[in-house]
Amino acid sequence: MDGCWLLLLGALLLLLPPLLLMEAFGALRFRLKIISYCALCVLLSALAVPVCLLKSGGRSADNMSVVRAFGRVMKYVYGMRFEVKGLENFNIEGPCVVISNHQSVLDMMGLFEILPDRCVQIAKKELLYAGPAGIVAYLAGVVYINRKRTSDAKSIMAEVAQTMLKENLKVWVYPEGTRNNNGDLLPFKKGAFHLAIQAQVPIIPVVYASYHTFYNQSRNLFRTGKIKVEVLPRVETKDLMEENASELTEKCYTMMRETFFQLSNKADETRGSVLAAQ
Ligand SMILES: CCCCCCCCCCCCCCCC(=O)SCCNC(=O)CCNC(=O)[C@H](O)C(C)(C)COP(=O)(O)OP(=O)(O)OC[C@H]1O[C@@H](n2cnc3c(N)ncnc32)[C@H](O)[C@@H]1OP(=O)(O)O
Ligand SMILES: CCCCCCCC/C=C\CCCCCCCC(=O)OC[C@@H](O)COP(=O)(O)O
Repeated sequence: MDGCWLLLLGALLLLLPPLLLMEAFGALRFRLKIISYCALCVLLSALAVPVCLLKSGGRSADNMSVVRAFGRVMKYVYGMRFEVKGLENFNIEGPCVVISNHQSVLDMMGLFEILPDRCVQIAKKELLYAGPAGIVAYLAGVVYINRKRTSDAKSIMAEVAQTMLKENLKVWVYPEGTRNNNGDLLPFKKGAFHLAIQAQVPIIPVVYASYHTFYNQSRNLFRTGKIKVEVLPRVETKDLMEENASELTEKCYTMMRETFFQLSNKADETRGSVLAAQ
């Protein structure tokens, strides 16, 4: 492991000159910081791959705790602090579907901050090709779907419903289906809710406050900051059927959106105008 840390230190030193340049140029600074963030993700992944292989010999949800440990390094490098409420809501026996809002690639830090044991994510298949990051995610049990082929995605998620029960897994889904940094939540896709109904497991909604005070792609803003996170009480799905999926989606969306505005300290008028604009 000493070698790993030396490698990490070396890479961080390499990242230092670009970080200094950022002080001088806004757009360049923003881009370099994002690139360095992705590079750090890839580097940490490359270090985590052999550890995962030694731990489990192949693909296993147990490897996610290794990825989580390596991933937690990122928040120190980028100066992110977290204020988490409701973590006890994760303390449930058995599998569940976790849903959360998805603002940016920075969400990986918030994910690793609170990720429960044996919890795997649903990811777009393109991430499988992100070099070591794709490989380590695969080794840790991430399920890849093709978002453009609904029928394929549905059948993969139907398999996940079986696997999560058999292997006692939690499954983390970003129901917006894509990154969204517009200060509101996108309408939710329904896959996570079908999954929870098919497996008859509860849903645990997680909300991250808006990053607007420290991260905004259109304003080239990316600095250190504090992220408020709330893990909401479980939403039961027992006895719900396929035809209840839309209703369940709406219920979770409304609840999470309300919490998102509260955590992001948005005034009621702002929320009113967003709602009126819809
Ligand atoms: C050390 C450092 C390391 C760092 C490196 C390591 C990283 C280690 C962590 C990795 C972390 C990754 C993080 C990835 C983050 C993303 O990749 S986010 C993007 C990928 N994830 C998603 O897209 C999930 C959310 N999307 C969904 O669930 C979507 O519903 C689906 C399944 C993709 C389908 O898409 P769609 O067709 O566009 O969506 P939708 O309108 O919901 O559905 C159409 C119809 O099908 C129905 N339907 C949908 N799903 C189903 C279903 N399962 N069954 C039956 N019917 C269904 C709907 O009800 C709907 O019918 P109607 O009700 O309208 O009649
Ligand atoms: C073959 C070698 C290729 C090497 C390429 C290296 C580039 C790797 C870049 C970053 C690696 C970090 C990956 C961390 C996981 C990021 C999860 C994420 O935020 O994915 C976005 C996805 O949720 C939604 O995608 P869209 O918003 O729809 O788009």
